[in-house]
Amino acid sequence: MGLLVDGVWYDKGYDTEAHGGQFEREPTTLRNWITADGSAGPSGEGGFRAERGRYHLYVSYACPWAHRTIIFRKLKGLEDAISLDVVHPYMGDKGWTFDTNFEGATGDRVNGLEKLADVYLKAVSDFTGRVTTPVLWDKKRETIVSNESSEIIRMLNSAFDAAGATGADYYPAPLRPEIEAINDEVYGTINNGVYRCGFASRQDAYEKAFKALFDSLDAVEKRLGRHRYLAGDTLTEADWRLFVTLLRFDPVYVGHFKCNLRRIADYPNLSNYTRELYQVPGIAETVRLDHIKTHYYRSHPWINPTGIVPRGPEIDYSAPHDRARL
Ligand SMILES: N[C@@H](CCC(=O)N[C@@H](CS)C(=O)NCC(=O)O)C(=O)O
Repeated sequence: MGLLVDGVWYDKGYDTEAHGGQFEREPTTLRNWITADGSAGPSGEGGFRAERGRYHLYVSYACPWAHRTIIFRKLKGLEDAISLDVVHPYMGDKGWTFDTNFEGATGDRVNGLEKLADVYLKAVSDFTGRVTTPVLWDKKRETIVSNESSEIIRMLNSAFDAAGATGADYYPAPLRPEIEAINDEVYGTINNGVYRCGFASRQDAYEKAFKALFDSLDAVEKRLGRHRYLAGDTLTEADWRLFVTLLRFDPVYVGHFKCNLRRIADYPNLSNYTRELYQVPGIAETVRLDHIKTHYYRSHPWINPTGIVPRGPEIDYSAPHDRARL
């Protein structure tokens, strides 16, 4: 793993020691928005009008942040409108690559490049920062629109309505304040919380993240005993943002990231809820546990030096769920 500094690649991991052993995720910097008419969005510059065939997503099936965007492309019926390439699950000293020797890794069919860093450099030749998935690419202007998943899913949710998007609105205006509050809590303690456990390099940093994670999971478990979804009766982006972490929890985070106070399987509401979301039409085919497990267990040698990928656990996300009772 590594990062670009003034356009030059350095093979370098996370500097947790600079933050008292804590993992601090760096903010993403490429933050333009696709909008219905091409006007500028809340950040960045304008000129990215929603058009079928114009945009491309570079994703990893392993990455929870990228998974959100794969889910939204699917839910909004945008698969014919926005093309997609998948990186190889192993992220080694060159970062994410377009190697194709893993089932489902597509290579780069748009720019024909070797690795994701080359895509960043094609857009910004002196780019400084981590080379992360997802990346939303504009084939017309040959540049990156955004590398921030929370914003890409909002673009997919609403900018393409006149360009053939279908499906529900997952960020409905009346629920926005509640969705934002849930997102903030879930991001800090759960989505990013599992990374803060797994990448902590000091005991106290790990324990702090661990406590916040399970306090938050316990609270969400209670909430899901009262409501079918996080924001009430309506399935919203807040649910999809939580889902991608819940799905990876028992197969990866319990063992690899030491998030092992309880499994999701031990929480009745959270496990039924995970199955309900998994069973929404189209979602199961966005889930690639082979990419997920291979990525995490092989790409962090300081956590798992042998790179051995565990065989278990056995989980059946297609088993019946009880959420219709709410
Ligand atoms: N804030 C970003 C985070 C994306 C992110 O951190 N992706 C990870 C994969 S799960 C990555 O590509 N990491 C590479 C690195 O940190 O070097 C988003 O939500 O889009």
